[in-house]
Amino acid sequence: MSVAEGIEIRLDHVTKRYPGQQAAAVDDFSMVVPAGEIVVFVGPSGCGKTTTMRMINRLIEPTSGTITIGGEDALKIDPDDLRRRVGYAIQQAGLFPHFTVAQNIAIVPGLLGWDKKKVAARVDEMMDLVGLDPGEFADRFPRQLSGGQQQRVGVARALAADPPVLLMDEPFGAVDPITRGHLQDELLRLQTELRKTIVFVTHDFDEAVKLGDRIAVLGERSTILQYDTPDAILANPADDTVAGFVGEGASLKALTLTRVRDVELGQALTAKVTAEPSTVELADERYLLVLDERDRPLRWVHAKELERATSLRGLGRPVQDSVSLQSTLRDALEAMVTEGGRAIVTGGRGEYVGTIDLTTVTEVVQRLRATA
Ligand SMILES: Nc1ncnc2c1ncn2[C@@H]1O[C@H](COP(=O)(O)OP(=O)(O)OP(=O)(O)O)[C@@H](O)[C@H]1O
Repeated sequence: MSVAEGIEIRLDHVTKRYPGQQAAAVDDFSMVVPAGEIVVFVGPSGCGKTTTMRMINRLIEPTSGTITIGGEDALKIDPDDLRRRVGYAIQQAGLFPHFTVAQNIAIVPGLLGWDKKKVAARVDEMMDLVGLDPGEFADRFPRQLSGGQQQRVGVARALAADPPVLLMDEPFGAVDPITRGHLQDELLRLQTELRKTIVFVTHDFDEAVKLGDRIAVLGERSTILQYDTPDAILANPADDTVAGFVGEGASLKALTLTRVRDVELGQALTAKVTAEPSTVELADERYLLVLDERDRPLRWVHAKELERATSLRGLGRPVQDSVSLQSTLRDALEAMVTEGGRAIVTGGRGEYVGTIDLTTVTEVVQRLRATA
């Protein structure tokens, strides 16, 4: 797959005054978004996040100031070219209801005049990238998808023309917390491959901490209250307003800074679902984790249930939640609560990689507290 890596975005003294409004919606905003990073705009409703972001792809024209994308003046780039360079994903995906999934993803390549074969191949590739099987989903309409699936299509559509820049306006705002966590993990996994420059807008400080290489905490009229790495903001909020955003429980929030891939994982006793129960050596383990043919976790089985069983199929209780290597320890903590014990960690194909337990999380909190 061709990948256009991120390019720098620069906003210089950018102001937006909507017609008929006394106050500017965005007042003298200057910022450099480094190439290949995720910068998250976080701030209260109405502070100007969306207006600021939309000026980058010229859905909104600035009243004054300059914006450059990869060193070129955004106001001078022709609209087709700008579409190719800047992908856009929004809340509730913004899919066209009368277009199929494939047609939605094909919109920008189509506008850019790609030939049919290339578009079709790209649609398949994008669907694979966001974890939707083209055979199953390509011909469905948006209303035949779950909220999380719609968001995935929204991301696939934004990435279809391989833009170096991606703008995401609360793209995961309308889904339940578990799906949201998974979509965030997927975005981080994609980003390790794609290295796009991403500007991401959210209300949710925890989401900002999880996703951002840098966070811009914005106040009224898009004033930058603090622009720094998540660790720096958590450790040293610039003022009371930022501190208010960081909120209570900073040490618990710091769990959002640590990834599952950064801690030592435990191992559960595992067996394939096709194995004979009598061949499973339990040793001191009280639970067995049953995996499917492709090593994906299926069910937890208690030692007692194993004694009388003739097959592993359907035994025990299903695994309800798992985390990936990109997940945060906070996600892992939530999965532990859902699972009532260890959380299972899976790899890129959903395969079992290990487990994480409460002791590990406690140790990380203690270490973070000691260094804060
Ligand atoms: N088309 C418009 N005409 C006039 N005023 C507008 C227009 N769009 C936005 N505004 C005003 O500009 C300000 C900034 O709005 P904007 O949508 O950028 O904020 P936001 O931080 O993205 O808010 P939210 O988090 O609620 O989406 C608000 O006061 C809003 O009322």
